[in-house]
Amino acid sequence: MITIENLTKKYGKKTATDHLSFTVPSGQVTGFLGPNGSGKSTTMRCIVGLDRPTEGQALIQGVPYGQLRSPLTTVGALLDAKAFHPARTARQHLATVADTHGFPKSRIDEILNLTGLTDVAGKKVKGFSLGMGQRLGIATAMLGNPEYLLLDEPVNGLDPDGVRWVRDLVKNHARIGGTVLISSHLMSEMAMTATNLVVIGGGRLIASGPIKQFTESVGHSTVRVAGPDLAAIGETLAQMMPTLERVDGRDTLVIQGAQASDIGHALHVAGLEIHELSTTHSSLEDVFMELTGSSVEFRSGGNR
Ligand SMILES: Nc1ncnc2c1ncn2[C@@H]1O[C@H](COP(=O)(O)OP(=O)(O)OP(=O)(O)O)[C@@H](O)[C@H]1O
Repeated sequence: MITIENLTKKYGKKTATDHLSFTVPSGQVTGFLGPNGSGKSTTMRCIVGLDRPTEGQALIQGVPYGQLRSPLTTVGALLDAKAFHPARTARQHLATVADTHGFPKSRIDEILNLTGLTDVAGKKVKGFSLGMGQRLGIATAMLGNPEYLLLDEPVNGLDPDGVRWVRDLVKNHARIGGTVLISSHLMSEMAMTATNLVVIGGGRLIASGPIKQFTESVGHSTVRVAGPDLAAIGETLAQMMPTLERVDGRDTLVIQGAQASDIGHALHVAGLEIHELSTTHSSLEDVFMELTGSSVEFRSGGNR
């Protein structure tokens, strides 16, 4: 488990993270969501000891990164996908990292294969596309076969195949017991990848928990009701549930803020026939926009 406790990081007068607290549970993929500049990279850098918190702490298995007995085989991180020596080949880069950290050489071919880089292993990194660079960054993070993977925007620059590859890779890592913290501003992608979410805005925690909690809460779902006597259904619901917000469609009613079971019961008690009673959950994208709306640092149009 990763534990972020009251983490505050200031760069001069700029507060990048502000008393941030959350946990990253083991054996799961946790999506780390936030608008640009919300403090995701700063948090990740603090976790691996690349930045020193101004206040609070980031702990892995209960200790700071620097106190882990074997940090490089415990945590693998992709924080800057461009941090390679341009004149080295992918294989040379991985061999240098393996040498420096005492990882077995046999792992290099294994990881080249796992990350789909075998065919370009002899190519100089300076000729790599952004997507290939991302793959090499992930390969480097996974070289020590770590339990924890921290990936900062790993799908940036990847084509749809690459995006799916990252998704499968991190899900598989969690399935075999690993722990993944993956940052993104692509909410729809996180909906397909993560089982747990941490949402931050302006350096502060906005919400965290299992992903279902975000999209399936009553506040984030609507219920559609249809029946032969829609006017009577509308009147009944208005009488029995006067606080409901009703949006009249042509042949259905769309109701926000109530559960389908309560609506079904109310209409049953009133003896009304219904032909449709269905719940639609908001997309994670909608929930994210709602949650982070007021904390976006840069908006289109240039307002801050
Ligand atoms: N070294 C630094 N010096 C000064 N300010 C910094 C530094 N690093 C980050 N910041 C500021 O701290 C805030 C948080 O930045 P951070 O990179 O952690 O956010 P982020 O959520 O990762 O954003 P993005 O999605 O754009 O990468 C931003 O306002 C950023 O400008």
